Amino acid sequence: MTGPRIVLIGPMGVGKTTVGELLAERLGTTFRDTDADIVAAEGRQIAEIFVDDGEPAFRELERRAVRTAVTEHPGVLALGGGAILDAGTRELLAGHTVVYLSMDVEEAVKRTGLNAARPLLAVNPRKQWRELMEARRHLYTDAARVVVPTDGRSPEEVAAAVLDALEWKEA
Ligand SMILES: Nc1ncnc2c1ncn2[C@@H]1O[C@H](COP(=O)(O)OP(=O)(O)OP(=O)(O)O)[C@@H](O)[C@H]1O
Ligand SMILES: O=C(O)C1=C[C@@H](O)[C@@H](O)[C@H](O)C1
Ligand SMILES: [Mg+2]
Repeated sequence: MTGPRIVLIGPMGVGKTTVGELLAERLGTTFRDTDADIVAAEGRQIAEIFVDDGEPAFRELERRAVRTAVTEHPGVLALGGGAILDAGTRELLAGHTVVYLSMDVEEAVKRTGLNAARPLLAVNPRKQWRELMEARRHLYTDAARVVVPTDGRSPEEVAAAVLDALEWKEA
């Protein structure tokens, strides 16, 4: 199958961008992020799209962005944290090398904090995180070929653990 060599999934702030860029460098390829693609295409920030159009409309834009990226991007691809909620998006991932970067709730709260730019975490982040992870954990796990925990690991260690988990020793 053509398309991305690695697709990174996982919650907001888990390190998809940081680790994705490191992996792309190690594999001698490029990094792309569907959140950034959506912002560029819409000329609006994601929080604005959520407020103006609502989450269902955002998920549709996201599904389109994922379809385009898995078709035309040959490098490392990161999806938005909630992309996995959409059944159509999940179908687009079948057959790709999908890696779930995971973290526990305490690590999530530490990395993201109270953050108005992340619309799903604007209030009571610990409770939001617990609910969000309960709803999504199985979707991430089911879509992924491997799960790589990031707690207590530096981004470099996570990137190495991804390549190890995939048994890609060449990089
Ligand atoms: N393994 C790590 N250990 C500690 N901090 C990390 C790690 N990976 C990333 N970070 C930090 O956590 C924050 C979020 O990382 P990053 O933006 O890469 O996550 P993301 O999954 O791309 O988030 P988003 O869903 O917002 O795109 C950044 O400040 C980054 O420096
Ligand atoms: O977890 C989520 O639902 C989201 C994660 C971000 O990557 C963005 O795609 C947006 O803020 C929604
Ligand atoms: Mg990112």
